[in-house]
Amino acid sequence: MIRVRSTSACLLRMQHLGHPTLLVGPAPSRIFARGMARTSSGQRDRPSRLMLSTRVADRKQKPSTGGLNVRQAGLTPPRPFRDTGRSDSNTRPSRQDSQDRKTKPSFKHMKMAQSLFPVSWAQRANTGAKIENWGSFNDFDLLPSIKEAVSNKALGDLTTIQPTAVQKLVIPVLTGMGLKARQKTVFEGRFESFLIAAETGSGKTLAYLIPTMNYLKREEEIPLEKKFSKEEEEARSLTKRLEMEQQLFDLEVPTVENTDVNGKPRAVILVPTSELVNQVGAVIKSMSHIAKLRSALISRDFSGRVIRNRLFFSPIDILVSTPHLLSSLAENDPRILSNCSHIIVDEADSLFDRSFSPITSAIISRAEGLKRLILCSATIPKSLDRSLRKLYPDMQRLVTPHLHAIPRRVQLSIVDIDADPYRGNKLLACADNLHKLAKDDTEEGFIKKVIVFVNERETTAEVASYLRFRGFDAASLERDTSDRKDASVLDYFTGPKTAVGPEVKAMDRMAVLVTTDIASRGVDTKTVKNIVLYDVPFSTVDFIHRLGRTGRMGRRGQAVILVDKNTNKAWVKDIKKAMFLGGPLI
Ligand SMILES: Nc1ncnc2c1ncn2[C@@H]1O[C@H](COP(=O)(O)OP(=O)(O)OP(=O)(O)O)[C@@H](O)[C@H]1O
Repeated sequence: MIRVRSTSACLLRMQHLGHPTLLVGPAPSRIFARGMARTSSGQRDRPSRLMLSTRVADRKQKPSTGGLNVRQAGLTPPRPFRDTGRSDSNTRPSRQDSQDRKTKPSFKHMKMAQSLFPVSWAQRANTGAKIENWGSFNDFDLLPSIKEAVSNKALGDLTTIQPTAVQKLVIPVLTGMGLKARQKTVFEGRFESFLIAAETGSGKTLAYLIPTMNYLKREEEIPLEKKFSKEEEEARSLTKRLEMEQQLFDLEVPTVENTDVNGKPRAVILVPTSELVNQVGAVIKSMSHIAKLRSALISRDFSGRVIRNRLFFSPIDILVSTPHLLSSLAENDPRILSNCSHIIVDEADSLFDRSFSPITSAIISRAEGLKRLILCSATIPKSLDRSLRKLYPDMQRLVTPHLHAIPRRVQLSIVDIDADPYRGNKLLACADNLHKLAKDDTEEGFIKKVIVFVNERETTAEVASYLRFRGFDAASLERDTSDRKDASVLDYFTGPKTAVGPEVKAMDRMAVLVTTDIASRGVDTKTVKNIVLYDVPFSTVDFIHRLGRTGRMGRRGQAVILVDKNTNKAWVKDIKKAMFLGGPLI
């Protein structure tokens, strides 16, 4: 005899008793699905010939068939971002969420060394949806001259011009299109403050530059009498008279006609290195030509005379400087910041770290007429987050959905130098991997530009000279090398691709730059495809910045990291796994 599960809802005729096989009702379909009937002893018998009723799909009531008899799959549409972590809703986590959490890699070792401020999935998803509204620079409330400066100068070499995610997020807010009521209230009393945080190579420079230039141009349109009240006007003319009197005794500051604005920029951009002064300054200069704004760059690369001439002989709208230089100038002459309405701190995680923070903060506090403080960074380390919450509790954070993620188009290989054939010889491992890169068939017809990052300044010269000994065209760049003075070294790596004939040997088709973190932040090495991490970076923050020199603005990239017995290999593996999944590092 055949025993059937849940016989209550069905009629069965069993063939071996001589009756035709007929099954009506839902329960036996499970048996049918299995395709086998079971004997009372639980053993499989011959294949069942039980069949479903032809009317079974027409049933009105919900069948108890586990959803087999339906004509349409009852699948829920996928969510744009998986919110499996903490969320801002009060609902309990679903069974799916807890299952996801079990199957998701835990990144245990990255968590142990956690240095980055965590951005919730809910926040990322929310921003992702917001930026979808903007498709082109024409959608923004920008002056025609600024739009022209973007399309003809800043991005003039592109055929299709579209704002990037960070530009879609930042420009509407800073041009007042997405200003929230909260910021408007803050504006009455104190200056507005913003933190722009987006992936490396995502176009943050233009994200803060476009709205700032737009603001300065719009201000020029306001008639003077509307800008200042009667009392303010009187105070200004008194200050002007006193300044002119003082200048009679001051040999440093030249007496020129328009002393009201000379040496008093309306916007100041602070960057950590003189290389970045030149890079950001070049973008501003090119746009200023069309936007009709006056800009000046100052850094320790220029002599005192050049700096004085640039600052005091003509009016300035935008000044780009390193904090140390501007701070010492402002100490001598506090009037420098008296006309400043905008301060932008690029690479804010550097300029608010322990060594820079007092100087940066002092500059900000000297600008008494400040209207906007804009901080910009590719990473938000926990330490930066803490100090900003203390210093600027009202700061608005503009964070892109992929912050702290290394794009999947950048691939990471791990090389253990303790294993054969290197047996602990790191220099050999570096040279050998460069050799492999030189011989692969990528970047045909062009010089392969590779950046090798080391942790210590002293190591740069050692590695570069070893590579030269092994036949590579290698230069070193760190704070004190003479190569650094020769700006052409960096220009070569930030410049366009260099074409080369097929007759040139593989080794001669490669140029190597050995450097420290001095070239890891902000430097726009957009044609560099390969990075070698000779030393394991001290933190995930440094890792993101170093790898950020490749794979910029949608390009592909490769990185090799050399590890040894002292490396926390599990941490490196966690990072590689996170990169493979395309998620943020922690
Ligand atoms: N909308 C755009 N479309 C195409 N390219 C762009 C766009 N905006 C900027 N770029 C280019 O992208 C490159 C990287 O921009 P930028 O240096 O501003 O990146 P970043 O986000 O500041 O990077 P990092 O964090 O490394 O400083 C530049 O060469 C810039 O000209």
